[in-house]
Amino acid sequence: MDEQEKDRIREEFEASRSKGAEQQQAQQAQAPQQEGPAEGCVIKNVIGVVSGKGGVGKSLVTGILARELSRRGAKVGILDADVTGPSIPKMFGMSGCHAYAQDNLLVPLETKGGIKVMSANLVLENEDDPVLWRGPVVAGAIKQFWGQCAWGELDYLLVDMPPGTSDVALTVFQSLPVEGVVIVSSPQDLVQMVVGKAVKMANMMDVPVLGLVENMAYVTCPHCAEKIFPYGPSRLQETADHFDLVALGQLPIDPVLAAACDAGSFEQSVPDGLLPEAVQTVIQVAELTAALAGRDA
Ligand SMILES: Nc1ncnc2c1ncn2[C@@H]1O[C@H](COP(=O)(O)OP(=O)(O)OP(=O)(O)O)[C@@H](O)[C@H]1O
Repeated sequence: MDEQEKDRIREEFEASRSKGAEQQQAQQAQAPQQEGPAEGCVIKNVIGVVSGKGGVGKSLVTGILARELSRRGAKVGILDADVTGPSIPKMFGMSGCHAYAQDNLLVPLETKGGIKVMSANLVLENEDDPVLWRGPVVAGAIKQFWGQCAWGELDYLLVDMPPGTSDVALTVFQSLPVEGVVIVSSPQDLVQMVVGKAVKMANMMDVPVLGLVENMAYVTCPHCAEKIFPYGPSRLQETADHFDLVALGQLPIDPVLAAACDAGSFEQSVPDGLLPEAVQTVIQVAELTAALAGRDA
């Protein structure tokens, strides 16, 4: 190999190395930086509640987890990241209420039981207004609800995720330090394996799946308390096994619960002790995270 040939190879090597470095820099610039909560806020654990598609009871499960954790003495917040279809404020009797800003931070509203809530509905002038925001605006709102919100000190921030596997859902995973997600599914979705979409999304984003909840699994007969399975026998365990997940419990179709969500009296009306396995799993994850970080749970 003559000197000229050596120079050519050296130049090519240098060129490809600097191109690689440029590409790496560009990728780093594109990846959204995960920012912490606002100054002075301490949020110990962030847990997401997701579903493969909308309307399966994600907000209901978020509400149950929040109330159960709060009932056990934890400081709990709910970030309603379901920006285009927010249901949390209505469930907790906050219809028509508005969040205000103080020192450049949004101040979350508190439920009667002390759960802090931030939602698009609390910043819209009229809660019936449709949210006709494009993806980046929705993503910006979620980031603001996380990083520019006066959450104070929280043991748990539960994130009611946007339904399905849209880019907005990905933004939440990229912007917030979500420790794990609970997947909510309806009986029909278990049959159609819609759950798989949520599992894949979590895997792609490297977020652990804490387990699977089946909502609207059965109806309890008001006369004899027999459980009736209108969609056929439950596929919860089978689906959980298929995706190597933990089955975290079932909820019945409960007209009392539906009415309470509509009337805004969810927090007062929901029975105690629902979804015990799911609640216990969230607590265990928090304890594990605290132990790994060398701090109190
Ligand atoms: N187990 C249940 N029994 C009775 N009604 C229920 C039950 N689960 C959910 N619902 C009702 O179904 C509707 C949708 O529930 P919810 O808002 O929790 O679903 P979601 O998955 O969060 O929906 P979206 O994707 O639109 O945000 C609500 O009116 C709620 O009250």
